[in-house]
Amino acid sequence: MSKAMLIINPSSGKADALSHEAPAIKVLQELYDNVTIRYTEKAGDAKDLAQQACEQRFDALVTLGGDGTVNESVNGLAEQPHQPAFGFLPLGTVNDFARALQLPLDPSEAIEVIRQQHTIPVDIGKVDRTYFMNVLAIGAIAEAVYDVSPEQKSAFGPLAYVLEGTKAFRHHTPFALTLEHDQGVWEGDAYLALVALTNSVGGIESLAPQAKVHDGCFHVFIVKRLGLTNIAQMIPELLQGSLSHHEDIEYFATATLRASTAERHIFNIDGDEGRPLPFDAAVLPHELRIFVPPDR
Ligand SMILES: Nc1ncnc2c1ncn2[C@@H]1O[C@H](COP(=O)(O)OP(=O)(O)OP(=O)(O)O)[C@@H](O)[C@H]1O
Repeated sequence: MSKAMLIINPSSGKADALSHEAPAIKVLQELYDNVTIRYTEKAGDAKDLAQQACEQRFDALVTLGGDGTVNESVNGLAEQPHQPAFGFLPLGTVNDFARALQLPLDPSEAIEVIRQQHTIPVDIGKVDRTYFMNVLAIGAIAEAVYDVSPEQKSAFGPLAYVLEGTKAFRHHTPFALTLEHDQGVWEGDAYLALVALTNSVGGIESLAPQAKVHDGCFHVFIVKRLGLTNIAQMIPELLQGSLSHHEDIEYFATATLRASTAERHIFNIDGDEGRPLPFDAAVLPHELRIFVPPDR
């Protein structure tokens, strides 16, 4: 008897999640003998439910929610002895993980991806006992995103992060950063460091075109100088996918990373507030099995 669990965050996607519930249930009932439906009520519920899906040996877990709910589900699945195949309908503002996996951003098309039952192995990152799918970020610009309110996100979408980041940049100085990685140590002054697992960060899919969801690497970008003139040069390079070649950017790929700063900085983990540095991070290669379009 095959079984699937559907986790729904009713508050996700400007509270639009419930309108996608019936089509998702229909598709899952066509594919699996038993379908269990669970609703989240608060932070942490999606993680607990995903862990239960592992312990009870479900064949598939499908989540309806934004990046926050998907991240919680991933935290419930990671490093469990039995893992269901994982799918999700992207309902958030930015949906970076869906972009990296080349999932349709339209939830009714995304459910068709589950119907096709094609999965690939996907890497995730680990810091302490927390798992992430997209990015760790270090620096005041990264810390500014904690000030983005749900109202700003609803009104401006990903632009809300750019607006807060720009405000932080105006009052900002570089910080002393040390990154110990697989090939050596990078030490210097930086304005921002991004440790990306996928090509899509903050809704911009061209940050790291070289990043693949199962390449076993973090793609590390360090912004060494930042002023109005070089921002004007960096934006087109960012959009063309060649930012790693810019002279004010240091780029390397690594599977493990230890980061420390001279002053107190709090890192950002998939858009949420982490804790003060230092941190040790590692890629968990091929940790999840995720439903993606067969032709991606
Ligand atoms: N029933 C609920 N009501 C309110 N909040 C909830 C409920 N269930 C879970 N949550 C919280 O909602 C958070 C945000 O949800 P999520 O990120 O999935 O949606 P979103 O805010 O629409 O997406 P995005 O952050 O991309 O805009 C979750 O991390 C969780 O803490």
